[in-house]
Amino acid sequence: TQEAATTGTGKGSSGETVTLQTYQSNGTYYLYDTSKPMDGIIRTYTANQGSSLPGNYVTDADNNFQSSNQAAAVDAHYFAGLTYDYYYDTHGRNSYDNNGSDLISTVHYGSNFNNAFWNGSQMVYGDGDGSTFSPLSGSLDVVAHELTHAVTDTTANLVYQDQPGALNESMSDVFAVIVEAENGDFDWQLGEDIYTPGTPGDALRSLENPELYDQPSHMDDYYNTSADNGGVHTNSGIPNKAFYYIANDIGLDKSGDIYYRALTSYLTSQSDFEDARNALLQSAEDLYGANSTEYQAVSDGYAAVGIG
Ligand SMILES: CCC(=O)Oc1c(C)cccc1C(=O)O
Ligand SMILES: [Ca+2]
Ligand SMILES: [Zn+2]
Repeated sequence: TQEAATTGTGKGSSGETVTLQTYQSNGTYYLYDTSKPMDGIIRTYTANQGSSLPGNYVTDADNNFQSSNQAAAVDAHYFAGLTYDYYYDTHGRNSYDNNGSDLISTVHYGSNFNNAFWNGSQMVYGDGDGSTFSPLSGSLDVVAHELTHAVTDTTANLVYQDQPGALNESMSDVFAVIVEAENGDFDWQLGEDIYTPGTPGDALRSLENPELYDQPSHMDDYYNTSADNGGVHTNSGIPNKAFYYIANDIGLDKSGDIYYRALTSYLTSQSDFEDARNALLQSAEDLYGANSTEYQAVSDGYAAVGIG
């Protein structure tokens, strides 16, 4: 058979045309990217509104993935590549497990499915119901959020419950903001490109102002609940706001280095918010010294949300 890595184009849900790393076999083109270093292959599938994973490869006859039903796959494939690049270029991490495992994404999962998730082996994106969400792979911060769940699961492995769970959620939001900023699209919001397509300007969450979307930003307002694994998507507002203070103080790059070191070297499965403060302080000390402004920024940011 005749086959080779190829470079194609595609149109994402925002209508912009992007360059895609594809693969050609017997005259058919696949969303199958073999261009990454150390063979981290990125491959993108469609569930065709079903729920069996990974589903079928997304293919095209002329290597231009421009039809509307391919847009969600174009986004998932392209944004997964950008997120791979961030972790490899910035932190030397080869794929989510630092072992070059393939990045597998499936789009068109379920019917009107208002959710996106990492299922322990791959990323999965619903199409949304068109009112609460448009196809969920359509936002780089969502893709980076999901892939960071995989990074967390293969490092700190923070239990998805109560404070460790809120920390798990916050780490995904933190690196989602950083990956978007690295790609020239900085904002403090999550999911703004795919949340409520009929309402411009709103988002799923805000790190600058968690209260905008009913999240606390201080320990005094910690939300005790049994819902949502102990409110992991609510209480993440507290460490999210701490990150907002820290990044405003010392910038996203230094914050990203401190957070990456804490996530991969110090945090463990049961770490709570206090442990996060200590892990981030230790990381800041390792990287910049105990008397550094970076160390002080971490201390100030956590104090401002009532921790430490
Ligand atoms: C920013 C991405 C995000 O939060 O995705 C989720 C959605 C849309 C619903 C339920 C869970 C998640 C998640 O990944 O935590
Ligand atoms: Ca955003
Ligand atoms: Zn999440």
